[in-house]
Amino acid sequence: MLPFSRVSIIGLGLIGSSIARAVRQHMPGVHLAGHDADPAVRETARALNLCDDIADNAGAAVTDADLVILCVPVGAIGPVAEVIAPDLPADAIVSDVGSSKASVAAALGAVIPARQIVPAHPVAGTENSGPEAGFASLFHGRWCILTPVDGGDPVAAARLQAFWERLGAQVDMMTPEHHDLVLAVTSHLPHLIAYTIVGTASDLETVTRSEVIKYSAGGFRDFTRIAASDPTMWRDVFLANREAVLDMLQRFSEDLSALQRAIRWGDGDMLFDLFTRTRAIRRGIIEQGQDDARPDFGRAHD
Ligand SMILES: NC(=O)c1ccc[n+]([C@@H]2O[C@H](COP(=O)([O-])OP(=O)(O)OC[C@H]3O[C@@H](n4cnc5c(N)ncnc54)[C@H](O)[C@@H]3O)[C@@H](O)[C@H]2O)c1
Ligand SMILES: O=C(O)C(=O)C[C@]1(C(=O)O)C=C[C@@H](O)C=C1
Repeated sequence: MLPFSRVSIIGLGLIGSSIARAVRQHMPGVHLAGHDADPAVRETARALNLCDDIADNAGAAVTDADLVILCVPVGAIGPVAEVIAPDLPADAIVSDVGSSKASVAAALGAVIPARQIVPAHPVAGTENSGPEAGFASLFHGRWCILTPVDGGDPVAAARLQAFWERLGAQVDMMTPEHHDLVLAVTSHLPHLIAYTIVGTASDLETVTRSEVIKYSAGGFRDFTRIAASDPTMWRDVFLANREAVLDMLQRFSEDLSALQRAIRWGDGDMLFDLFTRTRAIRRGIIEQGQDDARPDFGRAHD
């Protein structure tokens, strides 16, 4: 049995359009409604036939949904929930895909009864945005973290778990606070570092921009991919997950200072020991078959 029969997706960019494509592929019987605030995105979504109905306003897209997924930047999740609240059917479950969770849960809780809310975060994505960037296999073999709210209905969480599993994801549950701490170090800090290093390289007066582009080999090139990620999305993530990111940044700065000192004092053992430990982490990720985040991996499996 399908976990939901009428799904509404608000925000039809990379993640929303990937969910739509994956639902079409894995649950073809599901009716899909959609809405995006940007008329050009709605036009593209219609041309791509992402949904059965694309509504020009958010309320109209949710009136008969049994699952509504908010796929908009983190800062827009609360405001969109407030707009759709009067049109939500009483038994509809409201979820989201935001990259940070505690502030999202608070924003949703302020406008929708707890019973209906099951926040989620598919830990899968690329540096690209918009409806054309999505692909059906984005969630295959990737984690989707659910952060059920206090007072939430466990049956609602179980149905959402079944939905994400149908899309090919593995599901874990944790508190929003723990999610935000873990993702601060595994996703948010790496993006901050990538934005910084690419910014530093482009600001150098002694090395030209064309030299940076010309000689960017593997390592720097990987940073430029991450630093090409959507500015609106990441502005919102850093503002929403402020405390956890600042905590991780503090630890990172201390570790960086220790490395700086090791280089200054020629402490090769310290450098060698750290690089040996970090190499083991990379090898552990590969052994667990988790090194499939690259966009071409997903597309090749569409
Ligand atoms: N990009 C990733 O790698 C990734 C991965 C996992 C989760 N997420 C999360 O998914 C969400 C969407 O990210 P994305 O990568 O799909 O972004 P995107 O920019 O590709 O799509 C977001 C869409 O939301 C629309 N939108 C913005 N405000 C709106 C509003 N008020 N009402 C209706 N539509 C609105 C935009 O027009 C845009 O089409 C974000 O919360 C992000 O944190 C992103
Ligand atoms: O692979 C990428 O491009 C990503 O940045 C994906 C990534 C991540 O950091 O892993 C980015 C943000 C999300 O919330 C989840 C996934």
